[in-house]
Amino acid sequence: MKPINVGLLGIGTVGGGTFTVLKRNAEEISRRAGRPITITVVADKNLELARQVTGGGVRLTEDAFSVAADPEIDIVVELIGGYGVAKELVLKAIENGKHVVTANKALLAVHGNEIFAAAQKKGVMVAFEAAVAGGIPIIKALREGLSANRIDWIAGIINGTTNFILSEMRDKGLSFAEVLKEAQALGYAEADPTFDIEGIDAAHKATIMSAIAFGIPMQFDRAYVEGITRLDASDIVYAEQLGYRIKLLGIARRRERGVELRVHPTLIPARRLIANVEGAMNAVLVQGDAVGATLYYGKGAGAEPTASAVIADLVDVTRLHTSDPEHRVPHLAFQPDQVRDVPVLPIEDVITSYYLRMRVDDKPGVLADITRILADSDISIEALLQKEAAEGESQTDIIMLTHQTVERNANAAIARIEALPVVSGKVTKLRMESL
Ligand SMILES: NC(=O)C1=CN([C@@H]2O[C@H](COP(=O)(O)OP(=O)(O)OC[C@H]3O[C@@H](n4cnc5c(N)ncnc54)[C@H](OP(=O)(O)O)[C@@H]3O)[C@@H](O)[C@H]2O)C=CC1
Ligand SMILES: N[C@@H](CC=O)C(=O)O
Ligand code: NA
Repeated sequence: MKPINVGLLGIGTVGGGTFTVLKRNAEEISRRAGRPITITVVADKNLELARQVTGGGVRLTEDAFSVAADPEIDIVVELIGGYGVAKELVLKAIENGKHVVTANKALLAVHGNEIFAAAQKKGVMVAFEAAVAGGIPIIKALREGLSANRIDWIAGIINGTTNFILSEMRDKGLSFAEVLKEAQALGYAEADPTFDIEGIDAAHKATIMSAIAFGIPMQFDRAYVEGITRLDASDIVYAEQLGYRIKLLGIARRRERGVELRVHPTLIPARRLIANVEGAMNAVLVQGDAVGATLYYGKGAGAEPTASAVIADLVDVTRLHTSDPEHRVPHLAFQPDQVRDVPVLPIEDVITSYYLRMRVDDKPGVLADITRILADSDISIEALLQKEAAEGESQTDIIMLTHQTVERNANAAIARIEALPVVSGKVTKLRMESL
């Protein structure tokens, strides 16, 4: 049967993995897709790299736009990244009636509403399994496998780089900078690693999942985003002593008046499966009303794991490209005219529990002052750790775990605690989820 022709834009980490796996497993993939899937042209700024990876035999060009316009190309695979040229290329390919496969979560979280509308209008598919949790088929699960459910919440470790950094720092005592360098060398990190360490990449992915889970538009600009750069090593240790692990979680939760969409370091009970996800591995927990909790685990970054998802999309598009667009699974799971304008709630409206660490004078009555403020605010304490003051020091740390409260209330109580003369500096607040 006539092969389907693919134009590959960007042959870096993921593009290279895609080329390699497609070549290695060509026969199996063609048996699944019903016809061979052939990369006929590769565009990359670095032609020497492209030559090395492809080993010749494939047309190479520096001009990605020529691929998006090439009448011989059926599917354009965008693996360049970013919101700039990648957006123009994807829209150009759609305009030219080509299907698109992309791993670009930044592009979809920020411009997805426009891109999917353009694709819908043109009757082409934009497939993006690799954009969330790399090789884990989470888009497939949310969009198809769980379609009977009202999804209540999703919580995931969806950035391999930061999970790798947190794991290596804890287990090997390595420094943040050292581990970040290693993550970059292993191909996990984004071109701009601040996207990883400041939580932006995880927020891109959580935004995409929230749209698919709840049938709402992408609202990345309203997500609450906090990375791991301000995380203090002492909090990792105290959390462990209290039976918790700290993970950077992406959370999307349905509430009565909107949805929570947030990324931040989170304490999780150490006995939970997700608390034990280490290194660059990802895991996503999805709570559906019918199925209950389901957990998806696997490699969320790196060349071949991500290529696995890119190629699965290529197989899907190959199988479906002659089908009637009306009968395809909608890009974001819900029929476009059924998408509801549900707002993302501000972080002050989020309801969760808290880890609070404060530096206090080591003298009688201090604990009573603090617990009185919490009681006045209707915040009950679940656990408490008071360290003995180090020799010669007059101050010590108090760590408290609270029960759930709305963030606005927690903030007000914290402000009152900080105003106590016996408390020095700021109270460290981390959010906790029991999952
Ligand atoms: N790495 C990973 O584990 C994962 C990455 N992703 C996503 O996949 C995408 C690709 O990431 P990754 O492979 O890591 O990135 P890389 O930087 O390794 O690869 C991108 C490639 O595109 C080339 N490129 C840049 N601009 C152009 C252009 N205008 N025309 C043609 N080629 C161009 C780059 O060349 P040069 O280097 O010379 O600029 C580079 O070779 C991103 O959207 C990323 O977020 C998704 C999941 C996992
Ligand atoms: N930089 C990302 C790559 C995959 O999406 C990560 O570390 O998870
Ligand atoms: Na995926």
